Amino acid sequence: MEFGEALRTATRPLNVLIEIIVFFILYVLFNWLVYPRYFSPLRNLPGPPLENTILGHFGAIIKSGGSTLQMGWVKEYGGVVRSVGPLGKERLLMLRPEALHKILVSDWMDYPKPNFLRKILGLVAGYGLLAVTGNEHRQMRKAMNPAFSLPNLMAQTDMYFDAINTLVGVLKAQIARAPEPSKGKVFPMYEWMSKITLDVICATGFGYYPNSLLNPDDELTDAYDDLIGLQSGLNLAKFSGVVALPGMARFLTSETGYKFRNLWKVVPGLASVSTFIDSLYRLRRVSRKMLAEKLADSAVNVDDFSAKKDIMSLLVRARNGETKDGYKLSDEALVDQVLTFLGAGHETTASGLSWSLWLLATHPEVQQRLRDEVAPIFAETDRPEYRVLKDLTMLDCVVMESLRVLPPVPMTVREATKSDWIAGVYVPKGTLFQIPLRVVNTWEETWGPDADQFRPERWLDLPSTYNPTFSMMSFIAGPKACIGRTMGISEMKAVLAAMVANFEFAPSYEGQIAHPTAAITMKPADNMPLLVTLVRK
Ligand code: HEM
Repeated sequence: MEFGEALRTATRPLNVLIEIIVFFILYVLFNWLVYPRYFSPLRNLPGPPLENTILGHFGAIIKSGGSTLQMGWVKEYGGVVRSVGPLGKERLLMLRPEALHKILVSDWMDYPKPNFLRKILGLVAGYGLLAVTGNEHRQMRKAMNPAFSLPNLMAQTDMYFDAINTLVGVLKAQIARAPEPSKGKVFPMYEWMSKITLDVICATGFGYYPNSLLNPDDELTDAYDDLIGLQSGLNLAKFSGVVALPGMARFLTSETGYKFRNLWKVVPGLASVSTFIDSLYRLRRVSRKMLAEKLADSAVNVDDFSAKKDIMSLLVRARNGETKDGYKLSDEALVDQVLTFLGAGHETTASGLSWSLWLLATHPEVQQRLRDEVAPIFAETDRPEYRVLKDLTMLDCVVMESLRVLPPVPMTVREATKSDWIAGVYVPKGTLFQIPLRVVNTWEETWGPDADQFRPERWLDLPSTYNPTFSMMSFIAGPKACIGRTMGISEMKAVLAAMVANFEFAPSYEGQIAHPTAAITMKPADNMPLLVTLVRK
């Protein structure tokens, strides 16, 4: 072989590697800098000017928190807004009911949550309903729907009052010990709402009683506190990057991942991954223990009346029965549901309650009208029934209006898995949709010029532009709408009614303003300190 030919043969693999790298760099540069500006069919849609070439609008969105930036965009640009994410990835915000109907209802399987979010949700909230899509979702949802039926929820209402009456007692005792009890005491209300909703979801979801209102050392409460303490826009971005690495999501939840969790502490900026792995591991350990107890329970025959009414017990019993399509929730899927219910049903309700208390504290006349409605009921009993609470007009208006103005989940995302026309706009495959729940809820075109104001009476005289599915989207819509909607609303009603019947809430200092912070749920950044005084001994 000649020397030249030998050299060519020896360097061929290197040349191929260089060509691949150059091609990859050109591909990234084209998609980042050229395609969105000069070729994308979305490029001429209205939207804010690009201020940061690398991050697009991502940084500004994270900084603004709770979709306030997007609320401004819609005022300026209308019901279809184009923005740009990191490295030129385009995002669309579409508010019209026909667009939302296609994305969330009629063609929902073509618009799933993007992979990065499903991976994160799968880790944090288990591969349960929140994370799965397509046919798997359809079957899982069908298996779970009966556990969320109205008769089951009605049977659970009494369980709320174990936790509610404990909280009322704790607040009363602390006020009594304050230097001047008649002047009340400041409480970080988000913290207390978080404890009570954890106790309620554990009791109603799994028949588990952490009693976090009185006991801070429970295994599940402790692990879960560590996990939700990590929730921030920055951590969401970091974890999305970590789980994007092939196989990483599985590794993080494996025994080996747990064993080597402390290694993350030496990776600059990623120490929180170690806490993340540790808290998930502990949560799964408690979940498995709970499942083992349910399985043992379900082996014993009990009549329906004396059987446990928590959702997991219902799911285990339903699994033991016949299914027409042969689908059964596996043990691991049942363990995942624990994480799903915790992830989806706890912080959402806690945030909803905290925002309601804030809105009542800053609207004392509304608070008094609500007290006038609920106080006579609590004078009779401290455990009103589901139907009694359901029929209270003012309570209903306050809860719906608070969920409208300050929804616990302000925004979610979907991705187009095919190119198609949506409400007159050609949307190419791969486009990300920001589904702007808070923006839809406060859109002036639907709700009028006072759309972002808290005015509960508006629910008694809804505008002609109101669409029952697509004007108030706090629980989203379509086959992936919140399965816990009725549960969340009735829990909020029970807690709020008892709080307002017993206490008066006011801002804790003059000029106090609320600071919503959002990664997935929108909660108060400062734990929402409120001045609480006693109205009922
Ligand atoms: C005020 C309280 C609540 C609010 C505002 C709320 C809101 C939402 C939203 C917006 C979604 C859709 C997320 C997305 O697709 O991106 C959702 C899904 C879900 N929620 Fe809720 N939620 C609440 C309470 C609950 C409760 C109490 C449970 C009970 C366990 C629950 C269980 C779920 C589940 C399992 C899903 C996934 C449904 C599916 O994909 O089929 N939620 N929720």
